[in-house]
Amino acid sequence: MDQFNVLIVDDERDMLDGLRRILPYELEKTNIVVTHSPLQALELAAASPFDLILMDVRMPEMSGIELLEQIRAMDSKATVIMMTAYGSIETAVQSIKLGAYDFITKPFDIPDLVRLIKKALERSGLIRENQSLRQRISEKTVLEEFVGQSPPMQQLYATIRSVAGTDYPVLIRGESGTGKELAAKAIHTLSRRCERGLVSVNCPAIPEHLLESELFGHKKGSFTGALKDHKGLFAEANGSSLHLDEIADIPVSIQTKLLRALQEQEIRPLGSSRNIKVDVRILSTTNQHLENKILDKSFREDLFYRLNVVSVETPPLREITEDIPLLVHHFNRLSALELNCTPKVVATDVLEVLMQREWPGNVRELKNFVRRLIIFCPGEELSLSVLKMVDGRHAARPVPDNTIESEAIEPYAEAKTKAINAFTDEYVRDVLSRTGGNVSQAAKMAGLSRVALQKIIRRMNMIPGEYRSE
Ligand SMILES: Nc1ncnc2c1ncn2[C@@H]1O[C@H](COP(=O)(O)OP(=O)(O)OP(=O)(O)O)[C@@H](O)[C@H]1O
Repeated sequence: MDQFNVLIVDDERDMLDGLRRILPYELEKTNIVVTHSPLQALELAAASPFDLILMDVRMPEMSGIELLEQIRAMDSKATVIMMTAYGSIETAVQSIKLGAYDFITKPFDIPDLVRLIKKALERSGLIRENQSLRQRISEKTVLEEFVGQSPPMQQLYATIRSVAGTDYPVLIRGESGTGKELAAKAIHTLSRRCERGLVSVNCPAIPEHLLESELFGHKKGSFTGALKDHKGLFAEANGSSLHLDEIADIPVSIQTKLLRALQEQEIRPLGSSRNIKVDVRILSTTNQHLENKILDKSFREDLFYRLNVVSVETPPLREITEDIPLLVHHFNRLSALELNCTPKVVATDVLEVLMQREWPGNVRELKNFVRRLIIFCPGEELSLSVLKMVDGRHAARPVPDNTIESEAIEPYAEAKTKAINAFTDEYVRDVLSRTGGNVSQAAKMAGLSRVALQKIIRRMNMIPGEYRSE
């Protein structure tokens, strides 16, 4: 175990000096920091969490109870010992209710204080161990969502792991369908902000006149239609991360406001005269060449540097073709689960063809293609003839015709049902993708009632929530 960091806050300077001198002799591997100012204590605790904070209850700048509340709001697991005056048992009880670990009554004997500190540090040690264990488990499960062992994927995992531990803004770049959103989620989940959910917004999906209020919030009556106060995504993501998807497409007017929010770490809701401090980490994604947008003045250079403190690249599928068999295997299992059937046995020559094809839509296109193959596959084996039936035209190598002749043709009725199912599957997925999984909008677009579309969605075992970003 490394050093423990202990902060002591008391306005009595003699007491602070005494504790600073004595405690290092009594406690091993413990670094003691002292301050007589509760406000400075807050700044210190915000900069890096302490394993234990000892605080006086009565201080002129801010009461210990208030300080305790603010510390616990910042870090709900902070271990705090209150130092109370003799006879103020009510305050002691109140502080325990507010989450203090224990209290000690002044004046105290040093051996009693040392015993209490040791007990409290034991608790902090356990919390620390627990956190690192959880971190290691979540690292495994988070990165498990990614499939691929090729060197570019290994490089991606290493970058994700190392940037996750920092608080820097990250710009995730890569072609469409290469896993940028997956990377943003992984960075957030592996970061210290993971206890609060990742807030995500697809920038171009929100009309320009609404984007400002969506990001920064608004006050009731600030524009026609603002019927009540709206918090905004920055405030919602306070203490967490905000994923700005397709950042290249935000209008320049909003870019300027975004830049200010990042520089000042504060926002001003539309119609408000007050700025609000926010602590938000920005994870942005783009498949566009932002440097070109800077040249044609449609993207602010200063914002680019703010967002791109660290950059992560997701590789296109053509650079990780050796991962295609693994990806096909993964999507085969996923699609089988979705379609309530058993996974198919994928013939080696099918894998070879898939490895040679071009995939402009990258992993997403491969995923959808495998899904179609599974839908059309009549038996247990996914053979070249099935591949040809689904999409022979795009195969990189011509498929020998005798492979089709050697297989029995399916009865008309079954083939027709399958074709209809495949059409319905593709159509509904398309309409859900276009509406970001919004069933009402999708039904409107498809000219169906909401109930009718919902029935189809259920029959096809689809989950509208999965289409949020696809
Ligand atoms: N390496 C991978 N392993 C497993 N699944 C992946 C991988 N890369 C992408 N996917 C899957 O492909 C689909 C597209 O991924 P994602 O939405 O993260 O791409 P994107 O780069 O953000 O695309 P876009 O720029 O079009 O929004 C998702 O279903 C995702 O789970």
